[in-house]
This record gives sequence, C-alpha cells and structure tokens, in this order.
Amino acid sequence: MAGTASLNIGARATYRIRPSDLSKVLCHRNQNGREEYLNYIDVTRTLPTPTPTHMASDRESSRKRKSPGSDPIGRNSLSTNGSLTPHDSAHWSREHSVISISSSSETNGRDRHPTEVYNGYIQKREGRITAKKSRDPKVTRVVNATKLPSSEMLQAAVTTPVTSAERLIREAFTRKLRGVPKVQLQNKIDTSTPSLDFTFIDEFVFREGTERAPLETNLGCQAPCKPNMGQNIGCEYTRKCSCLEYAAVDELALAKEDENLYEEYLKGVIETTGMPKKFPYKRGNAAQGVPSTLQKFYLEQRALIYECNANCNCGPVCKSRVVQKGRKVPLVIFKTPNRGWGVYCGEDLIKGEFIDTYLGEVITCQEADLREEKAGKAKASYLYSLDKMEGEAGLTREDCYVVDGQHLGGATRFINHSCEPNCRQYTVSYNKYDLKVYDLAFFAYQDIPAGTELTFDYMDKDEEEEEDVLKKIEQAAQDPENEDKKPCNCGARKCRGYLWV
Ligand SMILES: C[S@@+](CC[C@H](N)C(=O)[O-])C[C@H]1O[C@@H](n2cnc3c(N)ncnc32)[C@H](O)[C@@H]1O
Repeated sequence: MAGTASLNIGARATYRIRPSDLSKVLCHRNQNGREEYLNYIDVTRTLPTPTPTHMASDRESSRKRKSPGSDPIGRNSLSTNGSLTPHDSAHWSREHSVISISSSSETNGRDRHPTEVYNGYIQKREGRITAKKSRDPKVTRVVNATKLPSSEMLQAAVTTPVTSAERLIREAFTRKLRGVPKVQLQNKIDTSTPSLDFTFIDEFVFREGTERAPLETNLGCQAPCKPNMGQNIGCEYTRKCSCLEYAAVDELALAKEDENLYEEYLKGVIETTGMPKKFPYKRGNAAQGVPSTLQKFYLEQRALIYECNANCNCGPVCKSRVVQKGRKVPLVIFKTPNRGWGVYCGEDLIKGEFIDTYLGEVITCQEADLREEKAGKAKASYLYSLDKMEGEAGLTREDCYVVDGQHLGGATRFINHSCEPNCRQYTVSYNKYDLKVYDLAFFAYQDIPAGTELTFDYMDKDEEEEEDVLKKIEQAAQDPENEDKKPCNCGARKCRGYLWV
C-alpha cells in the first residue's frame, strides 16, 4: 500500500501505519537485534501558544535506593532480618530525547489542526532507532536516531490528534498483554498506558557474565525420597531429603528428640545436616481451590526456601514445589492516583499464598552500577540484588548478580512500596549449590481481599513498633540527605515519609 510503512512494534504485532504516525510509535533494535518499543511518556493537551520543537529532559531529582545494609543470612541462620534487598541506589535509564511539540489554533500561514498537542519522546539506544520497512517493496523507510526528529516527524506530530496516539499506545500495550496469562490493564484515572518500552517475559533473561550454576551441580534429592510417598507426597524424611539439607531446622522436633544436640545447635556451631527440617509449605487442596501456603515460620523469619527440582527423586506433586509452578492468581496492573501504576489481585489471597516472582534481565553487579550511573537521578528503581547469599563461600557483593526489571519483566515489576505492606518477598532456591541465581517470590503476608493493591516494603524491613517509626519519621524529615529522596505516598499509619529510607 503506497504511502504507508509497516511498523513492527513487537514480536507479535504489526501495525499498518502512516509515515506521519512515525513520531508516535516507533521501534528500534536492541543490541541483540530484537525489536523493541519506543517509549512514550506523556500526552499533554492544548498549549496556549504554538511553540517550536524543543528538546528537554524529564529527569527527576535523585531517587536512590539505599544500600540494604542488612546482614547476610547464613543458610542455617535463624535471623529475622531479610537480606533480599533492593540493589544499592536507583535507577538507570537509556539515553533519550524528549520531544515536546505543540500547536495551537493559530495557523502560522499554513493550514494546521487546532489546539492539539502531542508531547512524547523518542528514545535512542546505541544511537539507533529504526522504523521497519514495509513489506511493500515500494515503501522503504529507515529512521536514523542521530537525525531524529526529522522535520517530517515534527510536522506529523503537530497535526496528529492526541487521542489517536493514545489509542495506538493503548492497543500496543494490550497486544503485549495478550501473551501474558491472567494479567489485565485497568486505568480509571486517565488515558495513559504503561511504557511501551517494556516487554513481558516469563523467565530470567541472562545477560553477559551471568549464568546459572552448571547443571551437574543440580543434583536433586534421591532415595529415600520417592514419588507419592506418605503424607508429604515425595519428601517424607526431612532429615534425609538433600534438598532440605540447608533448610530451616525444626527446633521443636530437634529439642524433643535430642536435647544435647539441640543445645549444640543453639550455639550455632554445628552442621545441621541430618537434623529435622521444616517444610516450607503447608499443602493446599487443589480440588477444593485451597492453595498451598508458606508455613508461618518461613513467612515470619524469611529463611531461605528450598524447593525440589527436575532431578529430584520425588514426583511433581511433592509439596516442596510451589513457586516453580508459576503464578496461579489473576493480576491487574492499574493506575493509582499518586504512585504511577500498581498491581492488585482479582481474587482473594490468603495469608502465605504465593503470588508471583520478580523477573528481569540478570546482570552483573558491575553492569548494574553502570546502568545506575547512566540513569543519574532519574526514574524508579527496578534493580534487585540477588545478594541473599552474600558472605557464603566467599561470595562478595561484587560477585552477586542483579535483576533489572525495568524493560523486561513481569507484572510484579509494577508493585508499589508501602511502609505497611501486605506482601513480602522471599528467596526460593532450586539448587542449593547455586548461590547466585534463585527466585524472588512474592507471597501474601496477610489475607488480602480481591481488588486491594498489593504492596511490599522496598527496604524489606520487618514490622516496627509505632513509637520507633514515629521517631524515625521525625529524624528522616530533618535529615538533609533525604532532601532529594522521593516522598512516599503509601498512606500507611507508619509511613516513613520517603521511599528507600
Ligand atoms: C518498582 S516501581 C513500581 C511501579 C511504578 N509505580 C510504575 O508505574 O512503573 C517503583 C516506583 O513506583 C513509584 N512508587 C512506588 N511506591 C511508591 C510510594 N509508596 N509512594 C510514591 N511513589 C511510589 C516510585 O516512582 C518508584 O520509583
């Protein structure tokens, strides 16, 4: 079709789009040759005066995530501090240009459409943005990012109704969501849509310098564990199941069985292999719609959760398999009035129920530092350090990987912070010999009625006394270091005032 360019905006969708629309939705190739959406930030309507195009920055003030500062948890440790914490400091963003374009009813000697303003931005990455060629051989169009925006694009942007841009963006995001089971988008606040420069994935994407431990280390439990065994359906003997070797010790059982050993254990100096361990989950009843739930001990103490794996002798119904089976509950990404996008569950959740994992690109600590450096003081942080095992077997912070969920991730990447959260994040390992790669799993920390926003504490703090919190709020308000921190809008009684404090 002459006069149109086929603009591929993602793996699944191809729009037929006029050249004049190129300013609104563009795709580019990343370094792996994959096409990605261009970002789209904002649509503003009607400016009083016609203004020329200008480049601007949308950088916000500093939004650094504080260093976790928590003690690493030894694998047999019973410490109550969670060590799964956000990566030190904030956000990275790709270099981008912001194009702010407006027109008014003045005609400027030319026939212009009245009083509509399109205000979006076009993003550059590695200096390249490419609008894909049409299948029509007569239509060729390659846009060089270093020459953007072209005058044609600017003109097109000026004359394009805001509503069509919004519709295109919304449709594009909805298409992305189609491939994601049980996730919906809802916006009752305005007409915006989350960034198109985000791709839903269903497993970690390993980047240069990162990998899982070799397969041969992933041994799995062997006899006496076997499929369909006893009430635990697979791993009946907690002392002997090698997947539970490093799991939390069942102290009550140990104290009952062997007082001396128990006392040794309390001193913290002995090997716990062979001691009775706690199963992480209470088995649900699928037929009756009752989900498995995290045992109270794990919920409160945040001890590492070890699930069985593909090499285990137990069967698929072993009750030590929950997170690996993936999300079962429906999630809705919705627009909040004052915290951007958030997430709620479409069904009631019960305390201890698994929700979903945090996904993204797995990058080295050094790469995370680079990305942070590039981002400066901008944007929200989507970096999570996989540092739960820091300190074990000589593992340093620099050795630990980081998950970046900004551009690739799952619905959990939209979960907001609360100082009194209803969810918590837990570490779930499938290979006790892999200290660097494990799942970051969100569980309901209380019964959560359907439609209630899901939140977790970005600083991964345990619940504090109100008095202590009030003192801290006062201190935080006076601390000049917090001046450039993002105010927290969680609205909780014990709100600490800022994010990442
Ligand atoms: C991981 S993202 C959560 C999703 C985010 N709301 C969005 O729209 O993409 C973290 C960012 O969300 C916003 N946010 C999360 N919790 C917040 C809170 N309690 N108060 C204010 N902003 C919050 C901040 O901009 C923060 O940098």
